[in-house]
Amino acid sequence: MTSNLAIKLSQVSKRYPHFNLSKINLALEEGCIMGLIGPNGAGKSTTIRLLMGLVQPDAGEVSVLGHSMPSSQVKAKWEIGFASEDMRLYKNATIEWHMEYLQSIYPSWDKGYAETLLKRFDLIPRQKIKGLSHGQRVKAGLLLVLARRPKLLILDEPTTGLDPVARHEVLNELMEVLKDETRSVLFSSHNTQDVEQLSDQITFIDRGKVVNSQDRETFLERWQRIRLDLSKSDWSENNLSSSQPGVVDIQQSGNLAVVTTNQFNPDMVSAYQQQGAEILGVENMTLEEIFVAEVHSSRQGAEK
Ligand SMILES: Nc1ncnc2c1ncn2[C@@H]1O[C@H](COP(=O)(O)OP(=O)(O)OP(=O)(O)O)[C@@H](O)[C@H]1O
Repeated sequence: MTSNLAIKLSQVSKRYPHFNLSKINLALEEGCIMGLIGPNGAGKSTTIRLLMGLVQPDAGEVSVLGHSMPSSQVKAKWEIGFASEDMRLYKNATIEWHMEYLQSIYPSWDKGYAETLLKRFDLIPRQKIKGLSHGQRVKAGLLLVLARRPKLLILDEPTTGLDPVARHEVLNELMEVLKDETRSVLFSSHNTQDVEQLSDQITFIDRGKVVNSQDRETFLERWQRIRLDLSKSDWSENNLSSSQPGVVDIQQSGNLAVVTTNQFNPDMVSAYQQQGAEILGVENMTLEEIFVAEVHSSRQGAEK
């Protein structure tokens, strides 16, 4: 049902002269946080601009908090907080001026929370935007969005270019926001650690296509590496790859083999054991390793 989805993209396409965002499907349930991760030029910002109604799709349907975009963008924007690098702030005005301005526009403005964020982000209200460092600017932009208490937050690379301390402040604040289960967040990032830490749902995007979109646990549980000693078995690289579904890579050196699977299930381990293989270990993969493997296999599939 569209009503309890914060975001829904159905078969959305957008063509530029040198880029094609093609038949994107995405769904984010209310109260969840989705990390959108992809290499440079993958189409993350374009997807976000489509969601914000800033770009008109060539095909497909975009719905945000039940509003059809871009036709209902004026209505939808009251409920969406959007922050990106190119956020339009008045360079000659102070942070305080922006806070007062937004407070006069948005009835949902939370004055107490804005004051708390000023302290947490270590910002000086009388400072002009033009005098802020990159990190301070990002934090000021985020404060102005968060204090509106929007139902949906859409953040384009909120942690890019921040030092480790500022990054943690921003990540912690986003985690705080998410304790309120009625709010939803979509954020894009190159940083797999940030995405792994924050997201319930993870979407990989590459070359204008959604490579995979699932909940974090599913990604981390299904992708595993199994280390095998084959000295007492007659497994070879060929029958190892064909014996189980989901085997995406096998590295073999002498009697030792490492099988990477994206459909791990304990029966796989039993099957290898029954045929004489000794299991040396089953290892989790990091989200970064999973992302690289997913993109690699999607590109290989596209080239076939
Ligand atoms: N207005 C536009 N006109 C022409 N091409 C565009 C336009 N906007 C985006 N593109 C192209 O679409 C592609 C995807 O860009 P997008 O900004 O969505 O990528 P991204 O995943 O956000 O990348 P990055 O991580 O580098 O910010 C790029 O090749 C870009 O040049």
